[in-house]
Amino acid sequence: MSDDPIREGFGRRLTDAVRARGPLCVGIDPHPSLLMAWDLDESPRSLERFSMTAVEALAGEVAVLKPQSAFFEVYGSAGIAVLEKVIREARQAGALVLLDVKRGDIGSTMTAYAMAYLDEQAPLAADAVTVSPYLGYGALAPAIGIAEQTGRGVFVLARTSNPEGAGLQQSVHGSGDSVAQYVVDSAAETNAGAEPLGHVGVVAGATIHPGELDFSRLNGPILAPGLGAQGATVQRLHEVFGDALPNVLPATARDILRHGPTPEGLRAATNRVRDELTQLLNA
Ligand SMILES: O=C(O)c1cc(=O)[nH]c(=O)n1[C@@H]1O[C@H](COP(=O)(O)O)[C@@H](O)[C@H]1O
Repeated sequence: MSDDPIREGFGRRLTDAVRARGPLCVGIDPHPSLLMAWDLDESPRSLERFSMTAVEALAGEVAVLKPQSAFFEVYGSAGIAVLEKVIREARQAGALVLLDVKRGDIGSTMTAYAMAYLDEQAPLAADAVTVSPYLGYGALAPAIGIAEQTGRGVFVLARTSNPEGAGLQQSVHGSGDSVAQYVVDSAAETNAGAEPLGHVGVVAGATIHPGELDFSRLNGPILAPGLGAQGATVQRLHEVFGDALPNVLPATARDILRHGPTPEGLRAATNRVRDELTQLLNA
């Protein structure tokens, strides 16, 4: 990546990347159990070996790589240095990097988070981040604004893939819809009129009930984690997302990473999922 500011909007950049490489998003989650399975110890050096193997194997292949920040933060500043390298080299190899940090705070602090991850000059600048709307969708405005100015994106948690999410996210919001639907509709308002797609995505697990949410006005991407280790299948995506399927980024981490440590193993596992997705999208 050059230091030049990004001139195109995230919706355009994502659409082009998905057209070229397919919609699969692979998570880089260096779980201790995966390090062990790869014969690596729990050290910053092994963290780097693990994550850079994933970057080298996959950053030239998939549209989106999604490093999970917590697995790097565990190692303190040494882990953050590895995360900086992962982001930089994955972007240089042509992948969009969605940094999974799930940040959300009062507006003034949210500006600082946005400067940490979405500003051109930030050492941890990714192409997009995950954000949490628990302090209110409006509190995310600084991140949404800075992302728009810098050609980047945000993915707002709407209906998460974990079983504990349902109670809170399906409860009724003041609008009369579920909280999750309110988040989707709020993102839709921000994205209205953007072409080919707005820069505010939502997160909706591939594990949720079919038809639970109406994405018809969203005009933005949908990150759908939960494939593989959490039990969702590619075949299920059509049931869950219906007509919104072309805007879905199905995401999987452990189910790919367990096929390491060889780059060939990682690529073969990725290609199997990509082939299934191609079949689904062309059906
Ligand atoms: O925002 C996310 O990425 C996310 C949202 C969600 O609803 N569920 C979810 O699993 N994730 C993340 O997606 C990844 C899923 O990993 P696997 O279950 O190994 O595929 C983890 O890094 C989670 O933190």
